[in-house]
Amino acid sequence: MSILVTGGAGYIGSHMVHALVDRGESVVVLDNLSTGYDAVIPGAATLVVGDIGDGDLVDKLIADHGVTAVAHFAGSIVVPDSVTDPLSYYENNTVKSRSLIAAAVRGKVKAFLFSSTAAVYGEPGVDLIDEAVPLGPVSPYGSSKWMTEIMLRDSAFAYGFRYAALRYFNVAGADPKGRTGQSSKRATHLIKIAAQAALGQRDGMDVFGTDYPTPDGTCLRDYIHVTDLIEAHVLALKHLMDGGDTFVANAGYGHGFSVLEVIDAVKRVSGVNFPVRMAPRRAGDPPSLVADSSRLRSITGWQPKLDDLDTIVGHALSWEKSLAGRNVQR
Ligand SMILES: NC(=O)c1ccc[n+]([C@@H]2O[C@H](COP(=O)([O-])OP(=O)(O)OC[C@H]3O[C@@H](n4cnc5c(N)ncnc54)[C@H](O)[C@@H]3O)[C@@H](O)[C@H]2O)c1
Ligand SMILES: O=c1ccn([C@@H]2O[C@H](COP(=O)(O)OP(=O)(O)O[C@H]3O[C@H](CO)[C@@H](O)[C@H](O)[C@H]3O)[C@@H](O)[C@H]2O)c(=O)[nH]1
Repeated sequence: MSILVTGGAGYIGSHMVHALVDRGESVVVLDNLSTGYDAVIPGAATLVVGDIGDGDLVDKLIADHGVTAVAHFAGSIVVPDSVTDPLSYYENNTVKSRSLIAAAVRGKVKAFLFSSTAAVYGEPGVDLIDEAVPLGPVSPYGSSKWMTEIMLRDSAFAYGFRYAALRYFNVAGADPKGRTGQSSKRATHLIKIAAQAALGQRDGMDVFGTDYPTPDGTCLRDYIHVTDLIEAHVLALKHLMDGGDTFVANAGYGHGFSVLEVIDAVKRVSGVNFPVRMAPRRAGDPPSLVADSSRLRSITGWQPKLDDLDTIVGHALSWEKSLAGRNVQR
């Protein structure tokens, strides 16, 4: 009996692979290494380099490894890229997820975890977002994920399989043990970019938009430590494998930080005062995304342990420093 982790060579998926291996689970990773790195996968997990859209390959993996659960992290994740090239996002995130779900149904997989996103809410205009807030993505990325949620909902009803879709808010930080972190060659995430600026790897950084309707004019986001997010996945998987019902839930801490507050934290923790330039808005950015995660807590018993911006930033900085000395491309 194994757990199939798609996108397990990527940032968040690799943390899941470590967490499962730490718990003695048998893990198979399916990743096309488009943005992921095999070096972050622990030796105890099996890596299959391939595409989630390859139905024959997934059928074979499920049969050969006795896969009983799928944790589906693979996807394309850059919001502004989805605005300029929406069809590639619908292809990789929606069309290929449909193929993967079909294989999971054929293979009689018991539980399916899906990486959804706060981007499904668009610009909800409320301080705290719960799951009753109407969905209305403002980027093709958010739409591509919403469509996958719909396919899961309808498939669960029709074919009787169970899933949990976790809507992540802004995932940040790195494994406190330093085994993995965000390794993508092309950094776009705020904390990673600020960490690179602090380490002198880039000539300062830009703040995208200073005229938002927020206290300091920059966007508010709910930054959740990747280790806490993965703990939520482990609990969600247990819930489903124990016969618990399908659910969709937000994953965040319930408080937001502005872009300027995050940059201040990176300066404070690193002790480096790097240059920061005020720049125009970036396409597809909602002003504020902060989670009400009561549902996740009540269904799974989730209790975050690393809810502290300086801790998140500290782990991100440590990972960024260690990247240069590792066999992991940046
Ligand atoms: N990073 C965040 O803040 C955030 C927030 C909300 C949701 N998510 C979701 O979490 C998931 C993981 O994101 P991440 O930050 O780890 O990104 P990532 O780019 O580091 O990881 C994605 C992984 O999927 C692989 N992949 C992509 N397309 C594939 C395909 N067709 N077949 C096989 N492998 C493929 C990549 O090689 C990579 O290893 C994504 O689905 C993303 O949409 C991320
Ligand atoms: O150099 C930078 C990078 C980012 N930002 C801003 O920082 C905020 C956060 O941006 P980023 O870290 O790129 O994350 P998001 O665009 O909020 O998206 C992340 O968080 C979403 C959930 O909230 C997920 O759906 C996405 O996959 C994930 O990339 C936004 O206001 C950006 O405009 C800057 O000002 N300068």
